[in-house]
Amino acid sequence: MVKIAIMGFGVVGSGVWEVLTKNAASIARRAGDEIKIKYILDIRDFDDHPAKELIIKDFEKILNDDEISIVVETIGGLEPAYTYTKRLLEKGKHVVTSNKELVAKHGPELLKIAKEKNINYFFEASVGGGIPIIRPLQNCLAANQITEIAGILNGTTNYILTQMNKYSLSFEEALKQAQEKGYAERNPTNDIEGHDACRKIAILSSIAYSHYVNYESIYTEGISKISKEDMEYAEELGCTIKLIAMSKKLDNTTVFARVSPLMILQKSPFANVDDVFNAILVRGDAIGDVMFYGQGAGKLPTASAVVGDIIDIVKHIDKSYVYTWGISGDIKVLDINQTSCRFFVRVKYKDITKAKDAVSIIFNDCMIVNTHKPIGENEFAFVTHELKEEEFKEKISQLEKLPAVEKVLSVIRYDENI
Ligand SMILES: NC(=O)C1=CN([C@@H]2O[C@H](COP(=O)(O)OP(=O)(O)OC[C@H]3O[C@@H](n4cnc5c(N)ncnc54)[C@H](OP(=O)(O)O)[C@@H]3O)[C@@H](O)[C@H]2O)C=CC1
Ligand SMILES: N[C@@H](CC=O)C(=O)O
Repeated sequence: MVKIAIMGFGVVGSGVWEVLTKNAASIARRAGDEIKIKYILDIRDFDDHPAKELIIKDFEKILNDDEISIVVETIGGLEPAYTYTKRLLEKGKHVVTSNKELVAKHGPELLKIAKEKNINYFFEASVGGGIPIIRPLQNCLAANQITEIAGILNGTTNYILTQMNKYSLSFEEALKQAQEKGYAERNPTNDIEGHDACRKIAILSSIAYSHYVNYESIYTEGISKISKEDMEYAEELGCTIKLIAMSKKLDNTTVFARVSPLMILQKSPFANVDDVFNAILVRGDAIGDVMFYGQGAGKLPTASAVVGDIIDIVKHIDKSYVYTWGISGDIKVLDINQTSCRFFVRVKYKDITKAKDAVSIIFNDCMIVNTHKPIGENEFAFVTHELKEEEFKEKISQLEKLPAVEKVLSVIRYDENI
């Protein structure tokens, strides 16, 4: 029998308990051993929960119990999760986590300790919720040179955008629902402003390219400025708006990486990925394109990935797994100003003719959007041809200074090739 502990009995931690309890018999058969939860660490009391006898408040009890060989960390955040994880690994206990913030920040160090101690630090649930993506990248696609990853990596923002677009919910209402469903981070700013997706694309890129990609170097923009009007223009253009995280390996020293809302064609494989679902496209030199799809957040989908990691450890309890992450050192992320793309722009005008003329001169070859019905008041929109970000910023500031232009209402990157 393998005895384990769960630290953090919130959405994911309680889901892990539920899956391990409900599917105990089949899990034991697949793991080749029975898995028993000995402790659940949390700062709260759970007096009405069937697992109440297992609740403890003292981390040292887990650390110093030689019967515990695997610990699940589902507390989230950096501290005390980092200190607990490090001490557990140093003590020779396997750790499984869903905590992408910790993995993105301290992954290389924690993996190094795990390797030295001949144990495992597993984090399948840290990206894509229940979608198997870390292990496929690490194992099944290991034969490939991975050149590109792109995806919808945050369930909360995808839920919000879907509810706003398809069911006309307000941003606030949609966020509240996502929180009630257990999708959102404790601080939902991490979802809304793209930080969560940023950490996830950094983790995937680090594994895929065998270099540590520092999430702090990735240009990140969230969905807080996306309005109903933006969505109406997208519809007119045969597009939809999604929060897309992407990275490309440019050469052995540099990657391009970015998280931002993107206007994509309705025929894009990402366009109909709705609600809490995530989708991840991986491009390899042998396999070509492969796509992963499933629920990117939520109690049981995420628990499914955590329990999968536990089973894998039980099956190979004395084996340390070698991660390709960081084996080749760090890799530089290209400055966003040096990257290029097309942009969708909404302009509020004082003089429509002069404003449109100015747009045509400043952004030569741009496409003015013709709409079937008026959108907003005293405004029009256009899509630029491909421009370097720094060149685009310069042109926008030129436009904003014109007397015929009241203000630039919104800017969204536009990509018809994704
Ligand atoms: N929710 C989801 O769908 C997904 C979440 N994740 C990640 O999984 C992790 C956990 O998320 P989630 O379950 O949603 O978070 P929750 O906030 O629901 O759960 C965390 C639990 O840990 C408890 N806790 C806080 N501090 C401590 C401490 N010092 N010692 C022990 N327990 C503590 C919290 O108590 P209290 O509430 O009183 O603070 C809470 O019960 C996060 O890293 C998150 O990003 C990953 C994939 C999906
Ligand atoms: N808050 C995250 C949870 C899963 O990682 C999300 O919404 O995707």
